[in-house]
Amino acid sequence: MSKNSSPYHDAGWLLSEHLQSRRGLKSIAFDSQCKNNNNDRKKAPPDKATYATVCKTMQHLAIINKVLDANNLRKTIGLDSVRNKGLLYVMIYELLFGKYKSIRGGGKIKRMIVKHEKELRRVAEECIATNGGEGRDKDVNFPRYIRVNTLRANVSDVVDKLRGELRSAKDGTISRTQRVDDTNEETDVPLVYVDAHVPDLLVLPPTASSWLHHDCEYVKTGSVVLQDKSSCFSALALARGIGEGAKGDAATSFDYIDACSAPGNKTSHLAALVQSAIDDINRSSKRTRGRTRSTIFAFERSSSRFNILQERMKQLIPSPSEDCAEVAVVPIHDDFLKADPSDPKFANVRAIMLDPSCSGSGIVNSPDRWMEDGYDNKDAKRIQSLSNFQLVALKHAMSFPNVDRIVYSTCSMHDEENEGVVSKALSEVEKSDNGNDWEVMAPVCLDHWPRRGREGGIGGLTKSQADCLIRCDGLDGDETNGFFVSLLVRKNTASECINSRKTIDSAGIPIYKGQFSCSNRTSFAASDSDSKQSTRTDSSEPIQLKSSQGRAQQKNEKSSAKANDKSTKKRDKKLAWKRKQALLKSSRMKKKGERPTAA
Ligand SMILES: C[S@@+](CC[C@H](N)C(=O)[O-])C[C@H]1O[C@@H](n2cnc3c(N)ncnc32)[C@H](O)[C@@H]1O
Repeated sequence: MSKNSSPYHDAGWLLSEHLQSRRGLKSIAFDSQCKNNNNDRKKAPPDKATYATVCKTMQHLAIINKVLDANNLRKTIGLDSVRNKGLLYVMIYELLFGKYKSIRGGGKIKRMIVKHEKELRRVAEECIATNGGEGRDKDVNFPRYIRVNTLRANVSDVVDKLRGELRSAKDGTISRTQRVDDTNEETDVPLVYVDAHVPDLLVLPPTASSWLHHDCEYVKTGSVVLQDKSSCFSALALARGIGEGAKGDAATSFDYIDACSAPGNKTSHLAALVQSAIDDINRSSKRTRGRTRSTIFAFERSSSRFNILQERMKQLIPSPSEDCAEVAVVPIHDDFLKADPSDPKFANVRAIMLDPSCSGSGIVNSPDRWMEDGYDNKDAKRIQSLSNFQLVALKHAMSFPNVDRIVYSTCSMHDEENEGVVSKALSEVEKSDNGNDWEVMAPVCLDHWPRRGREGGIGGLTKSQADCLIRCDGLDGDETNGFFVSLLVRKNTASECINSRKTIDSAGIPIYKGQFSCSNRTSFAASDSDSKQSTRTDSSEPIQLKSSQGRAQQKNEKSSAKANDKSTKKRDKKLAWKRKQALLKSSRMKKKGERPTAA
C-alpha cells in the first residue's frame, strides 16, 4: 500500500499509466508485479479494489469529460493545472458516481473538486438526463460460464456436485432460488444449466462468481475452466468436424498450432475437443484408445506468460502416459512469426488457431470496452499497430503449406482488428502467386448464433462473407464479452473440409435460455430440437448459412419479448443514441479526412 495520504493514490497511478500508454490495465498491473518480483520496482502491485475503482472510473470517463466540459467547469475549477489526471478522474468518479458519492481522504485535488461540488452534481444530472441515462450504471452482469474440462471430468458428475455445493454455499450470496425475471418474483430454478451453443459449457448465476474464484474445488483441480462463452467459440469453430470426412488413422492424427496461447484456455479447450473427436471415431470403429496421436504446438512469446501456460497445461492436460491420452500439448516459448512453415516438425499441422494480442475492447466491464466512445488519436495508433501485427500473423499462418483451416479471433470490437484483418489477408494472399487462395466459411457449429460480421467497412467484405463471421456483443444482449471469430479455409480443400454441427447433449440438464438474464434479450435461443437428443448433423457445404429460418424465428421471439420489456426499450434507446453519436463522429472524421473508427 502506498505511503501517500490519498486512499486513491494507487488507483490514480494505474489510471494515469493507462491514459498515457494506452496499455491495458491488466498488463500494466502484471508488468509491475513481475518487476516487483525482481526487486527493481518501487511500487506494490495494485490490489483488486484499486483495479475495480479504475475500471469503474474508466467506464464513466466519457460522461465525466462531458460534465467537465459543460459550462466550462474544467477551467472554473482549475483542473487543467492538475498533473495527476488519473487521480483527478478517480476522485470525480467517486464523488459523482461512486458507491458513497463522496471522496475519502484529503489533499489539494480533493479540495479543488469539492469547492464546486454542487455545480458538478447539477451538471452531472443534466448530462445523464440528456444522454438517455448513460452514465448511471454501466455494469453488465452476465451469467457465469464454466467449461467442463472433459480431459479430467465428465459433465454429469460436475453438474451433480456443483448443484450440491452451490446450494450449501455458506456465504449467502447464492441461494437455491434466484430472482430471474423482470417481475422479481422468486422462482425456483436449477442453478446449473448447459449452454445452448457450446458443448460442455455450464451456465451458473452471476452471483456464483466469487464462490467459483475462491472456493470451488473443481476450478482448483482443473476439472473446470472459468472461461467466457464467446472465448469457447474459437476452438469449437476450428476443431468441430475436422477429420470426420477422412478414413482410418488419417481421420484423427492431424496436428495443430495454437499461435498465441497463454494463459491456455483455448489451447486446453482445443485439446479436449480433439480428444473427444478421437473418442467418437474410436467408438464408431470399435477401437481402443491410444492408437492415434494429435499434437498441439502451443506458441507463446512472453516469458512470464509462457510460465503460466506451462503450469496451466500441466494442470489441465493429462500427460501422454496418463489414461492413454491421445492429444499432447507441446508448449513452445517462441515468437510464432519466427516459426518456419517448412520445418518437418509442422508437416502434419492441418489447422491453426490464431487468437493474437488485441485491444480487448470487447471485454465488458473492462475499461477498454468504454474506450470505443472516447476513441482518440493515441487509441487509433495503438489499434493500427495491433492490426498490423494481427495481419502479419494471419498471413504467416496461411503460409503453412499443409494447413487448410485457420480460426482467427479477437476480443476486440474494432473493425480494424476484425473484418479489416480478415479482408486484407484474403486479398493480399490472393494477389501473391504462391497458390495460397483462401475463403471464409461459416462455422456450422455456430449456425444458430445470430450476430454476424460487419459487411462493407475497411476491407469491403460482401454480405455473404460477413455472414460467415461471428460477432458477440455483451452490451447488446449476447451475455458474453464482445468477441470476433472467423474461420478461413483453403479454397482447393474447402470441399474436403468438414464443418459439422453437433447438437448439444444436455444429458437431462436443462438448457440455458436466458434464465439469469435481467432482460429477455439474449442470444441463447437454440432450436428446441438441439436440446432433445445428441444426434449428429454433418455438412460438407461451406459458406451457406443454414439456419436463416431459425434465426428469423429467433428474431420474432426476441421482438415479442422486447414488447414487454421496459429495460430493453431503455437499452435500445441508449444504443440508438450511441449509434447516432458514432455516425456523427464518423462523418465529422470523414470531413476532417481521418479514417472513421468502428461504428
Ligand atoms: C489474447 S492472448 C491469447 C489468449 C489465449 N488464446 C487463451 O485463450 O488463453 C494473446 C497471447 O499471445 C501472445 N503473443 C503475442 N504475440 C505473439 C507472437 N508473435 N508469438 C507468440 N505469442 C504471441 C501474448 O503474449 C499473449 O499471451
